[in-house]
Amino acid sequence: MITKDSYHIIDTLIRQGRSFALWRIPGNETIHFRMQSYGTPDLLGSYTELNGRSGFVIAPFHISDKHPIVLIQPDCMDLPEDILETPQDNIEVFQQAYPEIVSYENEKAHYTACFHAFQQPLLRGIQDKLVLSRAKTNPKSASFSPGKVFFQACERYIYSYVYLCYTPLTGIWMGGTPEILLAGEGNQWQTVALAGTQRLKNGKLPHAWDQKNWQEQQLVATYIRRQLGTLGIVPKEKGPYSARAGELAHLKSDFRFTLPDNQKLGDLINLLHPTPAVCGLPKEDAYQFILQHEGYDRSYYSGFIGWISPSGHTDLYVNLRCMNIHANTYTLFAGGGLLASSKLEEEWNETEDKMNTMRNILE
Ligand SMILES: C=C(O[C@@H]1C=C(C(=O)O)C=C[C@H]1O)C(=O)O
Repeated sequence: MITKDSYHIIDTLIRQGRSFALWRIPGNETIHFRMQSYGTPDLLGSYTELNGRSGFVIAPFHISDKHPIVLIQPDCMDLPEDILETPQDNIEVFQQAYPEIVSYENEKAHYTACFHAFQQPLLRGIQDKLVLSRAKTNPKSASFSPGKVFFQACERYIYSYVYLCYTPLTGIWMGGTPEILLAGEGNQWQTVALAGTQRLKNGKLPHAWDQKNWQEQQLVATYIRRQLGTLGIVPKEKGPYSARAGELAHLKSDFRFTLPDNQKLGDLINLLHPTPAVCGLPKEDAYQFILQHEGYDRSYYSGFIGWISPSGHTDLYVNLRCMNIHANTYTLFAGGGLLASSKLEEEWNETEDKMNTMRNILE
């Protein structure tokens, strides 16, 4: 069994440059571990290449040579009981390989300029929704332990999917995300439409939602219905209802369905990802708009992570409430859906609240 005392083993695996993932499913105490000790993870250039494949996948928002889809092909299913640290285990090796993501010195000014740029197509009715996000890089203390932070996140976020993933190509990613992209097995599959955000009220789920949040979530739900429909899938739908994500609440609809061919999960992912929960509508224009106007590289934030196995169990989540850990710094990421009616201060505060998911466990 993996317990929080194992944090130093996890930290050593990172220093040794091993490709591995640890994750914990919402509402479940088991911590899963998979490591590829031989060879290097597969690099894929399209979602459809995931058809028939299994392993732990980390996929970016925008596939490029710098950020390919990385598929860990594990040959080791148990966390080593103990591990020998050698003088070669050198943090500087990975320090050079992963230049940190530099955030804007005056972040609020950059966000404000982006907000106004994003509002143009929304106000003109060219776009219905656009997700604007940002990154914030902070110095990290010398004693920072990714292993320890992972176990803290598991304890604190029981309703989220908590993961830690390291590969030499992606660097260290960790998060506690509330959003399923695709999960299931056999003839029981599931996705969600998750959007709309507010803080918990006295630690409890709020049940009243304003029109902007409803509309934002409805756009995602309609999109999912339509995309599934193109495969002839008519899902069973539940919601929208209020769902918890750390200190925040979202509106959520569940979609349950069977698949015509479980070996074609890549085709379905290609249809769904990126959903308007992280991109926008109409999808393709929103995607291009974000790449051109957001002003930074989302990297693996708002991509997806998780275990994929067409003949076993699959648990893929949207990579939100996450951070990328570098040698001396860590970078937090967060975004929110903008509609024509969005207000700058509210949206900015929402990104702060979302970043707090990871920030709160570092304090
Ligand atoms: C984009 C993020 O979250 C997404 C956007 C939401 C919104 O706009 O209200 C809510 C949940 C997520 O689908 C994020 O956490 O960075």
